[in-house]
Amino acid sequence: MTEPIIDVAGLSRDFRVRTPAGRLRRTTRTVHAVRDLTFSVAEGAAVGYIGANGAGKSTTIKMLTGILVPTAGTARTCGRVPHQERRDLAREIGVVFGQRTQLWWDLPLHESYRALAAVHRLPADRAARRQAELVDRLDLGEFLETPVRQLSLGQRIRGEIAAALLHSPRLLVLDEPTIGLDVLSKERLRGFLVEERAAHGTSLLLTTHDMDDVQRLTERVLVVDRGSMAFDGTLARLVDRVGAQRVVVVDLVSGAGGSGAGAAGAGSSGGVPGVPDLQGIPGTELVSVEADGLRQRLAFAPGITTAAEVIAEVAARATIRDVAIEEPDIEDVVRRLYLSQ
Ligand SMILES: Nc1ncnc2c1ncn2[C@@H]1O[C@H](COP(=O)(O)OP(=O)(O)OP(=O)(O)O)[C@@H](O)[C@H]1O
Repeated sequence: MTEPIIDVAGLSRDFRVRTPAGRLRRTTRTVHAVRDLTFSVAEGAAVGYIGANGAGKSTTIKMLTGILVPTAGTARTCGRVPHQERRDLAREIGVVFGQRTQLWWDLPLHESYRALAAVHRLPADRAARRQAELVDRLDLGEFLETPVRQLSLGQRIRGEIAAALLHSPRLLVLDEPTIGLDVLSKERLRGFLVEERAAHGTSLLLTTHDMDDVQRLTERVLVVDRGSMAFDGTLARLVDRVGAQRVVVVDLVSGAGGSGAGAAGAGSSGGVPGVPDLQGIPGTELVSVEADGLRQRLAFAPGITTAAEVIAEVAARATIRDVAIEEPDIEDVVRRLYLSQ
């Protein structure tokens, strides 16, 4: 078996925080930001690392990338002890902190890439080929001459991702990469990351507050609660475990029934004639009827029925034009998990 790309045992990190106590005195208290974490990630895997604000995600990532020294326990990233071998590790990992930049603020994007290629000691032809590939796939051609500070958030994040991938790292660590991006930019970025991983087998560790990121980009979820591991498994199992609801959104065709339209006791939606409302589908709750009944939203608990069964039931009552699944909110899932501990 090959060595895990991340291997963590009993990893902990405390911070000493001084707080004012009265006018002149200060007391010192210890914040246990990360407590006794043990997990490993196989080479090539994609893992979502989620938790509430202050749960300890960034502190973990900083230890895994060598920025912070653990108080106790061990971490190995790409087989290296991060804080002791930070420079060597930097050649094997790419890191993007959505809220911070690793690019040179006043320099045009391509100058940052040139500097990074030198830092990573990439041969000129390899750097040029890789940069051209990333610029093309991330649509950065227009901005290469633009100083980083003049880029929009979406352009800058794409620029950051290209910078982190320029040296073709084995592991990509993304801390809130889609924060603040509009829906379209998020989707384009996710599409790129899926393709990049498929093409190069890059391992991925991702922190995010966006369930769609987890859904699209990862196959395993770790949930951290006050510094400790609260869950390790698939997203489906997590959602199932906390009983969070998913929602099937169906767009219906007006005037035409499905194979069993009007059957199963479906009533009219009260809107467009011939469009039934979707009350009473087993295991679901009709949460909204919009556009004169042409768009209806059905919530269901994954442990009770499945999206496929719900869609089949809807198709028996009406003609479906389009279907989407809304995943539960990450904050809601995490809150439910914390409450169930
Ligand atoms: N440098 C520091 N000094 C003191 N306390 C810190 C420091 N960095 C983090 N903490 C504390 O450690 C805990 C974990 O913080 P961390 O930033 O790792 O959480 P997070 O899960 O990344 O949160 P968010 O989702 O808000 O980014 C918090 O209580 C935070 O206040």
